[in-house]
Amino acid sequence: MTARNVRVFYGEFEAITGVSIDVTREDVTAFIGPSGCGKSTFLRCLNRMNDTVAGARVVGDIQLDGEDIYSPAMDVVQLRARVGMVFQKPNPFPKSIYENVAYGPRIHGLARTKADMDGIVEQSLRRAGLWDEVKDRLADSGTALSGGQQQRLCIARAIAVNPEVILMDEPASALDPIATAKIEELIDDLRGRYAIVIVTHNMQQAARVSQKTAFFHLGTVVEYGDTREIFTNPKETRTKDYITGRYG
Ligand SMILES: Nc1ncnc2c1ncn2[C@@H]1O[C@H](COP(=O)(O)OP(=O)(O)OP(=O)(O)O)[C@@H](O)[C@H]1O
Repeated sequence: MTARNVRVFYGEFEAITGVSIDVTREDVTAFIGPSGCGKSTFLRCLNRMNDTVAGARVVGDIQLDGEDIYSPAMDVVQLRARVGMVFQKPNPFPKSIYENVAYGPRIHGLARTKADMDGIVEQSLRRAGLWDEVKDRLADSGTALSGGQQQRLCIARAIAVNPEVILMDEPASALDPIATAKIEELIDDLRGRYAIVIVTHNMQQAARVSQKTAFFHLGTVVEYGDTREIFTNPKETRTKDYITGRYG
C-alpha cells in the first residue's frame, strides 16, 4: 500500500500536512508520536474510515495494489475487508464467538457450505492464536471473553475476510501486560502474511514489534525508516527528543 502527499482537513484545520509512506507485507510498520500529532487520522485514511467522520476531507493519493482507494469506482465495503481495522478497545459483536468470525465471510459470500464456514472460522481463530482457548465454547458470547481474548477475537474477525492489510490503533493499550505480550507475539506471527500498521504510544512496543517506524509530529512524518535506526540513530533532533522522552 502506498500513500503519497496525503493531507487531511477537519473543516479548515489541516491535521495531516503531506504524508508519504509505503506499507508492505514484509514489515510491521509502527506509527509513533505525541498525542494529537495525527497518527490515528492518517491511519484512518488507509481504509477510508475518515469518510465516516463529519467534516473530514482527505487529499492526495493512496493506492492498494495499484488501485486508487479514493476512486469513485472503489467499493468501500470491499476496501474495509481488504484493509481491516482493530481498535484500541476490543469491540466484539454481542454475538457468539463463532458468529463474530463468521459474520464478515457471510456478508462477503466467502463460504458456500457450513463446512467451508467452519473451516474459515477455525483457521481465523488459529491464526489469531485463540483457537485452543475457545474451540470448546464457540457458541458462547464473544463479549464474555477476557479483554485480551476479545482483542484476539477482533483480530480473527479481521483475518476471516482475507485482508491484505490490518490497521491496529493502539491494540494493546487497554490490556494487561500478559495479554499485551500475546498481542505482540501475534503481530509477529502475522507478519509476512498481512501488511500490518500499528499505532502505539508505547515506544518499547514499537521497537519490539515493528521493522519500520514513522515518527509523526504536528501532522507530518518527521522521520520514517528502519525501526532499529530510528531508535538507535535517529537523524532528526525532534525524533531523538521524542524517543528519549524529552516531550510527548
Ligand atoms: N473529528 C475531528 N474533528 C476535528 N479535529 C479532529 C478530529 N479528530 C482529530 N482531530 C484533530 O486532529 C489532530 C490529530 O488527531 P489524531 O487523533 O489523529 O492524533 P493522534 O496522534 O492519533 O493522537 P492520540 O495519540 O492522542 O490518539 C488533533 O489536533 C486533533 O485534535
